[in-house]
Amino acid sequence: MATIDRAEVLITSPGRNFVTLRITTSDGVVGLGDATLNGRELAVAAYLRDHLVPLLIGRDPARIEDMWQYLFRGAYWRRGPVTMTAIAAVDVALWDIKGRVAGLPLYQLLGGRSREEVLVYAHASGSSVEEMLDDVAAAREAGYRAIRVQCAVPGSAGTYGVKKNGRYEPADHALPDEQPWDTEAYLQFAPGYLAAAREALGDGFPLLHDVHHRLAPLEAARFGRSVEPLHLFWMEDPTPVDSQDSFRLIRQHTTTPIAVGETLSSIYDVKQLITEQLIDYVRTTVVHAGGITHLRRIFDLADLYGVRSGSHGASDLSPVTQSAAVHLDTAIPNFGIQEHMGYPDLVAEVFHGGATYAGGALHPSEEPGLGVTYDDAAAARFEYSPKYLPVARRLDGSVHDW
Ligand SMILES: O=NC(=O)[C@@H](O)[C@H](O)[C@H](O)CO
Ligand SMILES: [Co+2]
Repeated sequence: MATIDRAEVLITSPGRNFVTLRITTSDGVVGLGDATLNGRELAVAAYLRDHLVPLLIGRDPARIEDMWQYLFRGAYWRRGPVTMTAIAAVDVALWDIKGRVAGLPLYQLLGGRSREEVLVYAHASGSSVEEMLDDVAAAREAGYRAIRVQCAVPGSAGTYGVKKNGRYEPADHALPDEQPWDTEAYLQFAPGYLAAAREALGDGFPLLHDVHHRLAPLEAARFGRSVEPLHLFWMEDPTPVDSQDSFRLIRQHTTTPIAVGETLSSIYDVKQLITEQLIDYVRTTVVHAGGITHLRRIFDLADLYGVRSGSHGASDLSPVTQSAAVHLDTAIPNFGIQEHMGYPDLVAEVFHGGATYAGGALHPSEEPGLGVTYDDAAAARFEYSPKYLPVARRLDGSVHDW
């Protein structure tokens, strides 16, 4: 029986920071797992290097479920994004190894193909409505068949989701950038620019919007109702999800579909949202929600309640996660849509292979396992430096949800 011989925590920064776990078996088979937690990367790197790697050496890489239970229950201190991202990295690396040993692309081990393609949505944004509409047109030109639209709100300088020089990278400061936020200005302004985007795209085109945790529950209900005539594909994170109850209030007032989950890391964090049908799409991801083993449990629970997947897929989730996500998206019955932002050009120098983009969809690699390889020589050229996500403050100076 092969055993886990080596487990390396690899940190690199090709245009942005990534943490990767590489597991090598006694047979020389290599598996990769993404361990990137934007703005808190080194916490996961330390959890892996100092606490999990010593437990992995000598264990059987084929026992994926047993490893997951061992790491989840054996920690005693359960759940949370750091723990679940570290467990995810081990889990995905072991699934990668299993695929390589079997000589099969991962989706074949997850039940085989349920769909011909994985529909993705692009980001379009602007510091003005005109700029946003140009970006919407560019996304359509690039073949995207679903588009998320964000626009700067006058008076809120750092509005969430607005690209700078053609890319959106929120973790771009050595210390948190403090950005002003004016909820009433957003509630007055956003429905108008979303209506302009709907006008440009025409009815029926999947139009998404990320509220990004900014509204109180009743404000979110008001927002959802104000955009109802636009038939959004979804409004995302309309209110902070610390209290899942909040979504009952929103649900009572609006039929605008709701997507939640990118900040959540276990089935327990989404259980009420799913079983009370408070959401329509669950956005939990392979890298932050315990890996493939746990995420497929979340999607199976969601399927019982008519909730579909809509996984987070920002560029701070590495190509390892993107590949694993597309393998899972290809196989599950209740796939909804997959976020796709693409990566800075330098990323392809470190991460080779994985899912490919074509015609508004992502396609899984047909190579064994995930189909991703990691180039150490290239990675060594990109020095890590801490980068923080912004902090939002209301106009009175108090901290708000970013
Ligand atoms: O829907 N996508 C998002 O909300 C992302 O842009 C998140 O703010 C970043 O991934 C945080 O690192
Ligand atoms: Co989001």
